[in-house]
Amino acid sequence: MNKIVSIVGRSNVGKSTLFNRLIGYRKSIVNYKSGVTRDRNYGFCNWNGIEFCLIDTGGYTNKSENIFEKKICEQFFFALEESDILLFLVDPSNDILGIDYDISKILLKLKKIIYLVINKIDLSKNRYNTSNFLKLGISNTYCISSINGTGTGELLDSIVSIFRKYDLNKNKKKIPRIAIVGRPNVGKSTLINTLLNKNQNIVTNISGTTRDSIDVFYKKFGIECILVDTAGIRKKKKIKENIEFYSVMRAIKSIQNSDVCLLIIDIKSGFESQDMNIFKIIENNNKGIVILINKWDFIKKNEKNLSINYEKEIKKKITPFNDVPIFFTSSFTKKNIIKSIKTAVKISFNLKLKIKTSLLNKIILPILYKNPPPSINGKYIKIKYCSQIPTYNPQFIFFTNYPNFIKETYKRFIENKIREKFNFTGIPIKILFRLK
Ligand SMILES: Nc1nc2c(ncn2[C@@H]2O[C@H](COP(=O)(O)OP(=O)(O)OP(=O)(O)O)[C@@H](O)[C@H]2O)c(=O)[nH]1
Ligand SMILES: Nc1nc2c(ncn2[C@@H]2O[C@H](COP(=O)(O)OP(=O)(O)OP(=O)(O)O)[C@@H](O)[C@H]2O)c(=O)[nH]1
Repeated sequence: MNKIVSIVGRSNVGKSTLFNRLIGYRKSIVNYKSGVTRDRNYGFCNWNGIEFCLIDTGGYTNKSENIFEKKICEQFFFALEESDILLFLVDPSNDILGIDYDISKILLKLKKIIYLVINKIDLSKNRYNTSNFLKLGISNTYCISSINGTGTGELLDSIVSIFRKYDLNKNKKKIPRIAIVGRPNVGKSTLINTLLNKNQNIVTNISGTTRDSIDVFYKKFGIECILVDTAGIRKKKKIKENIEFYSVMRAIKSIQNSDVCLLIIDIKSGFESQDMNIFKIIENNNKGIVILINKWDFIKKNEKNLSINYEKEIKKKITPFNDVPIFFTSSFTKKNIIKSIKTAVKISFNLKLKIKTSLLNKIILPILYKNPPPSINGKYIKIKYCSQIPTYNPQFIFFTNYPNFIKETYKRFIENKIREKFNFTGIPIKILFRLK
């Protein structure tokens, strides 16, 4: 399970509106004309501490005469395949149309978890027209209004309850899962081949090389882990269209299936916005990160001091979460390859690090007493005590008299102090404030 949810439905049923409501901000363009959601939209939804990826699959059409519609169709099927849960959105303002039956047939074949989501129930006439939709053959039904939010809380509760069950089972497994992620052509497959010492994957210099998904057990040099690499790319002809979309989908899948990610950057192109997107996805999913600047063998001997500036530049870009190990690697010369994997495994153990409340308070509170948060409107803010909560990744709660008055800069100050005193390198941590 990868925690991917897709919203599916014909044009104009309210997919973008629902997407925007669940994501919490207006990312996609909504228009009263149908077919306005031009391209795949994906974003992250966090409900009661569980984060999942949400995809708006765009207006599915069964008439794919033009290239634009064909492209949407391809991405539609790709998104369905990658998803764990499908929200089939329908609009009771109209009767069930042929295309609704077509979509339900496609979905039922996929053997995924399907929710029939009846939208626009804020319109009174629609409330009496919902039972009709049971004809589509999907019994798991929710009635919602994407415009005013009615019923969306129950829908989200149900989605995250499925993911929560999955997390509980997953946490029982002990072997660290290391994902190899990065933009197309940065050297992910070559790195895996180098580690495994065989030509299991097909490697070419064409972006988006076709190959199968691999999830292999790795045991060498005292390291034990599972290497996660999810190929989301099956047919080359699909790839030409929107390579970044497929590669991001593939990255999301691998990230969610892992504990720690090796984020591969190509030294020739540097750390670009797409790398930053992947970095953020890893961070938002609370996974550990190690950055590999790959293809170091391209660098000539007289340029080798370049690494210092390179590292500085990346740390600046990823600030505030810049306590991340960075290695300069080459799959060709094997430079730093084993070191990177060893570090990733170490980080996976630190992800589970639980600091005793007594120790945490003993070390952190004196620092905060010395450097209290600035008072606001004459109100003196006091941090009384803190504790680490038992979550998948490290999260710390600080109890205070004015939780809402604490600024982002102070939060960051606390995070830095925790990082200074305990080893959370490469791991996203969360600082929360509660009233006491
Ligand atoms: N009354 C009501 N109108 C809604 C609701 N949800 C969406 N709409 C309206 O329905 C229209 C279509 O909404 P969109 O979100 O663009 O629909 P879509 O399914 O993404 O459409 P395509 O981009 O064509 O695929 C817009 O005018 C929305 O304001 C709802 O819950 N209630
Ligand atoms: N010089 C150099 N080239 C490398 C290195 N690692 C990979 N390459 C080359 O980079 C190209 C892409 O490598 P792949 O391993 O297929 O990259 P990928 O990230 O798996 O690519 P996609 O399948 O498109 O996502 C190939 O031509 C490799 O030979 C390296 O360490 N040094």
